[in-house]
Amino acid sequence: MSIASVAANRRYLVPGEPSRRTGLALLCAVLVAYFGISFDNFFTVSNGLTILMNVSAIAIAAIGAMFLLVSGNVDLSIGGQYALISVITAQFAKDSGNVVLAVAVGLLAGTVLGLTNGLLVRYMKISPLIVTLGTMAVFKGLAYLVSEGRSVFGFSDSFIFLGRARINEVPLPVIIAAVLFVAGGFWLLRSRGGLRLFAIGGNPQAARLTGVNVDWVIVRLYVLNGLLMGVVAVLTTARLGSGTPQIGTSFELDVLTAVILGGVGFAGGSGHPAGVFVGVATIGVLSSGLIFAGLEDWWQQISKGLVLLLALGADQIAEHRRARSVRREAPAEQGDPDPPLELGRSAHEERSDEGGSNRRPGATASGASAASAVGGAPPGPEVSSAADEYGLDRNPEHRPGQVVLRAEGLSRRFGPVFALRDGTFSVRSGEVVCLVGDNGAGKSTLIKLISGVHRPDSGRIELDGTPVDFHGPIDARRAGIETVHQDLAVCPNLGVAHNLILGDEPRRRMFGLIPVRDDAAALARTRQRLASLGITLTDLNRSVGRLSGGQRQSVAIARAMKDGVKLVILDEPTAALGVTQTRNVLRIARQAADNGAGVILISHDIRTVFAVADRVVVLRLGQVVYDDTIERVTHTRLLHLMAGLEAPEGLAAPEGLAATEGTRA
Ligand SMILES: Nc1ncnc2c1ncn2[C@@H]1O[C@H](COP(=O)(O)OP(=O)(O)OP(=O)(O)O)[C@@H](O)[C@H]1O
Repeated sequence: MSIASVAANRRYLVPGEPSRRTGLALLCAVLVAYFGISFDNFFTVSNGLTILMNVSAIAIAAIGAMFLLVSGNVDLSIGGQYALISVITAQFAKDSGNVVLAVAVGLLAGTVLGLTNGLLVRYMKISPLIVTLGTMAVFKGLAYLVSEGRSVFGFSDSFIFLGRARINEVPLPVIIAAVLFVAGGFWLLRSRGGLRLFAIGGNPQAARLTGVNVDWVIVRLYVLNGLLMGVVAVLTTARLGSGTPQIGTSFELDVLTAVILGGVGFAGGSGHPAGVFVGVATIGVLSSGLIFAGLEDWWQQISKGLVLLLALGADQIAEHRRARSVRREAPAEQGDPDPPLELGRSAHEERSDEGGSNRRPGATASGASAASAVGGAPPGPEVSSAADEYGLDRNPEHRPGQVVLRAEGLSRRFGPVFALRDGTFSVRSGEVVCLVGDNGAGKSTLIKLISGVHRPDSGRIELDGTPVDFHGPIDARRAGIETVHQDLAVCPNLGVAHNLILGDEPRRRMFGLIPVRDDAAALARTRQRLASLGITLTDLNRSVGRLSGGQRQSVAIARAMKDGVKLVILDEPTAALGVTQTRNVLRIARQAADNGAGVILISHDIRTVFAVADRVVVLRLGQVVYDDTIERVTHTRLLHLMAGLEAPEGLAAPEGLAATEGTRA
């Protein structure tokens, strides 16, 4: 069975690039064998349970660390949290004698510390490494302050029971750790939220543009991490029978070593709970073996530090291997067409061909020069050659419908820069409107206002005649506006299907109860969407980072072309594409319009504009300076309008550039 057919038949897709570090399980097995042979009592049930007991704290903390690393974040303060929560919980357990209150206070303290980290990372907008390095010192210092540097003990038996209870000989903390680890791993792999963590780790900007509330997700992750540290601290304090500010020393080292050793990339966007489980087990076996060997504490520190460096080195090597294989796999950008993902012809096109040519009138005219096209004459030779080059067919029956979007008086400043001034224009259903203008003219700003990325300082947007006020891209997407941004907004570490559903993931209830991501529905949706656009590709789980630029572009566009979309915005979709790829992208844009959507397409390429546009809107220095049907403008005049060589009606020509197209011609 080929890889492609395996992918096609899969019901469940693993998010993120697979780990390329296969040596870890082997290392763990070698360590177990070595210690087992070297020490008589190593292979005993009681030592196994001791190892499990010792790693239960690391396993619980590893869940939070794994989530954070997958999303491209990190928390170095967990050791400090451990100590501070431990002494706070111990103080409450001692003073009140109430188990429930002590546990609640411990969990609450963890939540508050996690929230503090989350808000600091969110609002300070500096590296989480630095932020949590700072809070680590603060939390550790506070632990000494609260406990006055002493251990706190004298708990009720019921509190101590919490940490020492056994069920069928298995310690309660081990059972709690196992349940939390399985639940956390399941959530990461199978839920909508888990997929979004991988997306944020792969490309946070793309995740944001597809409607994921990245900041809020990150804050919640830190809160969860703090809560998990609350669980760790409460269980350990109860088991030890005391809370002490010394607890948690180098705990972050153990946890991060286990997680990175387990294949979670430090750069974010990759990892698997099974790998982390092996990483945690390796640290447990290593610690136990070093104790059996009778090594002093500092030797243990040195060994673990070296293992962390080894894991980071392996991470770097894996990253290089990944980058090398991406370079090897991605088809050459110039190679037309793109193998193996190939943009074919849509059903509509096939039908059109059967019915004879339906090329737009004038598209095949030839012979006239650019100069002869001056003055608003029908499209000249450059128009026809572009249409010929891209070979776009049109449905002659098709007419633009109702106004789907109306932007009125939109303005937006960035500090002193007036990016957009009083932008007014509209788009009808079934119409392709090309937005053109020089660099910095305000095109991207205009579409970011329409797609909810920015909010206008003034002006209004109407969708289907109703005023709308978007607070983020997700609002715009919900209202029926889909955007393909200039920087593509795809997550390179996610597969084609996961990229296509991101922000709108189908869900189902497992056993009628647990909400999970419905990957079977995602695959079906992806196949159907690609087929309707005439795009053929073999492996829907192939990481988008391994596709060529043209292929990535088609995935981003396919995501936008969902059923019921009212407005599709394409920001420079053909930049850096070859002729075949450009033709395919333009064909899809045309097809979206034929299906009834309004389409806004930004382009710097005049040939593209004349090949696909029904209407053209020119922006210059943040202002709309031209808005008319494509038949009423010539190639040369459009260039002049864009360059500011021709003054728009009612506006003064830029100084020294007052020549009109006519005079130049
Ligand atoms: N987030 C921002 N912060 C500050 N200035 C911005 C921001 N976004 C845009 N601008 C400024 O607003 C102006 C218009 O930028 P915009 O990106 O909309 O132009 P554009 O027509 O899309 O240009 P290009 O064709 O080069 O992409 C530019 O001067 C730009 O520097």
